[in-house]
Amino acid sequence: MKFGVVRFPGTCDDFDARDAALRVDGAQAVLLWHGDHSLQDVDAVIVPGGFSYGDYLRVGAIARFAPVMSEVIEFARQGGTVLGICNGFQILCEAGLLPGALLPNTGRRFIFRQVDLDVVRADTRFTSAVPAGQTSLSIPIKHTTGRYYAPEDQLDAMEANGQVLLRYAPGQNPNGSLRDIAGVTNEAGNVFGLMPHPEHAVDPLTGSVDGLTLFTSMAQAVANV
Ligand SMILES: NC(=O)CC[C@H](N)C(=O)O
Repeated sequence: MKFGVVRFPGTCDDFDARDAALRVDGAQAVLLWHGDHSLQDVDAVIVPGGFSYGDYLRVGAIARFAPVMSEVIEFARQGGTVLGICNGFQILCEAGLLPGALLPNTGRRFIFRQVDLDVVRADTRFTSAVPAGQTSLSIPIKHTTGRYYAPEDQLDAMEANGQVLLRYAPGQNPNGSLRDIAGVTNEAGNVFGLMPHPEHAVDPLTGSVDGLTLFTSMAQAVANV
């Protein structure tokens, strides 16, 4: 299993994402630069968090046009597994790989805290390693622009199609996301974006290793193809 972690100017969670991926048994992980025209034959792509291009214009709007994103878009179109974390989620929405958009938090402030996430589906390539019986994950958030939005009819269609994988636990929605949505997939289910940071919840020293289940799930999915 070889993960590729994309880096843009302003990305700051690239090393944590790579180190999280490397905790998966037998996994390799390489860093991919924004100007690259190759994904180096990776099995899965991670678009990590940060402030790509300084969050100027609109979060993720500039990164979406980086050369490497043409490769990521093509990889996703062919069914490749792509995970977008926080700024990565914003970029994948801007790139049209995921439905909806991330708007400024209702509180208009940068927020950082540990949140509980309800696992809506544990039968996907991003959540299959969540242990049976575990219904929630403890993972941190840290963002200014995390309010998930999509038109109501689109949200209905996404829910009917099983695209909502994670929700903020009742009473814990930190940013005003519609329907408490914390993470969604595309229609085909091979691209997943979430605002919380699973790569910051992989070491017992930080209080939770729940984030590791996402990387493990991705590796299992690739192994089972
Ligand atoms: N942690 C991050 O990836 C931050 C995402 C984004 N730049 C925001 O503040 O909304």
